[in-house]
Amino acid sequence: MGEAPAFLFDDLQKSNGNGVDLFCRGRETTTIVVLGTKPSLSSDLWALPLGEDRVLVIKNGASTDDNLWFLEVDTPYVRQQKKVLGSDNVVAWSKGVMGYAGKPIVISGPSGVGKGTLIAMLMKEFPSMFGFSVSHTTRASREKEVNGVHYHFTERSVMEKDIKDGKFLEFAQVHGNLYGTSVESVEVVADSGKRCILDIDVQGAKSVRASSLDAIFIFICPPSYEDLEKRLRSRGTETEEQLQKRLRNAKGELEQGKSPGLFDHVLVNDDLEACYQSLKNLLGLDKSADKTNQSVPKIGFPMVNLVSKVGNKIYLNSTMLNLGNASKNSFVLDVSSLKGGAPGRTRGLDLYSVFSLANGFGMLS
Ligand SMILES: Nc1ncnc2c1ncn2[C@@H]1O[C@H](COP(=O)(O)OP(=O)(O)OP(=O)(O)O)[C@@H](O)[C@H]1O
Ligand SMILES: Nc1nc2c(ncn2[C@@H]2O[C@H](COP(=O)(O)O)[C@@H](O)[C@H]2O)c(=O)[nH]1
Repeated sequence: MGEAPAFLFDDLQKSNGNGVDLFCRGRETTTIVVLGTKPSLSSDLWALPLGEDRVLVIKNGASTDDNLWFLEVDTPYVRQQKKVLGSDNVVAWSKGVMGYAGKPIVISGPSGVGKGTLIAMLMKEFPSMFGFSVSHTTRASREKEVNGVHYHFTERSVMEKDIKDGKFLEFAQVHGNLYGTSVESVEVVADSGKRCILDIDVQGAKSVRASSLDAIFIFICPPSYEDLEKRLRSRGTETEEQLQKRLRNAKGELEQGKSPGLFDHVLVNDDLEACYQSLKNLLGLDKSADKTNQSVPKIGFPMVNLVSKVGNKIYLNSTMLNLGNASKNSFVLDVSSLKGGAPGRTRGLDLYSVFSLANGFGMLS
């Protein structure tokens, strides 16, 4: 049974520390540029080609957040990097993550419109459902802002280098400073099983729209330009000069908010409570919404001793796992709905237990 044979991943890989690795199979050695976060690899691995574009690597005995990895050889990201680097010998690692936390939510709109206020309300009411993508910025921190919580406050030279190294999903020059969303900031939230919220300007929203991140885009409008000015003044966080710059930029942002195809929803933040209720409605969070985290439960398969693949289902036999019920030691890993991938994580994996029958498998959970 099975389409592609699994093989034990004994192929040696040695790093020279520059992201360039030597892969050896038999006597042949090829120099390959290896991108992404590399897993620590021992020889106790299973590797299974999934079509032409990637290899699934199962680390035997590793923890649930470290046991599935993908070595991408011909995905859109790798193809793009091959062009950038001018080499055909490029691969990229991506960590496999069970389940899918729901589409990230991009919230955009002019400075002072109330984006932060609405996001804070959502996170307070649904703490285990939503997580905030902490942006990087070169602007100075305000009183009460905490590094790593509100922003990662960063030197421009450091941020520029990280942008060059492909660590940012999007970045933009906003009101005279550099702001950006790192790939890691979004992935950290999704890894925790929460839905990621991004508070970014309109230029950033355009970049995310053009990226591989499948998100919902919401634009927040003020009831009037005068109200926007009042709110910015009452917040009292900007000098008069900075405030004027933000108000000038708001005119362009309000125009761009109407760009066809950019935003999925537009909300007017007049009465705060009413706007918050509209936001919850469009996210499907009515009064009866379950406020708990609904992420996929984690099942482990520490030691796999048999792997076979039929279509998009991978059958894993794990006899050393003692659950007190030998029939529970078979699992199916469904790879039919893979999402994302390098430079972030590969998501959408589904794992469930099965029991063996004389001529096949039956489902347990
Ligand atoms: N509907 C509303 N009515 C009156 N005041 C509001 C309303 N919504 C938010 N505010 C107030 O407006 C000010 C600006 O709000 P907030 O900081 O959330 O804006 P923002 O869009 O996140 O701004 P920035 O983009 O600069 O971070 C705050 O003082 C907030 O309390
Ligand atoms: N393109 C991006 N814009 C961002 C990001 N983080 C915040 N922002 C936007 O900047 C302005 C100003 O924010 P402030 O905290 O200085 O008031 C605001 O419109 C934010 O939405 C980002 O990562 N990328």
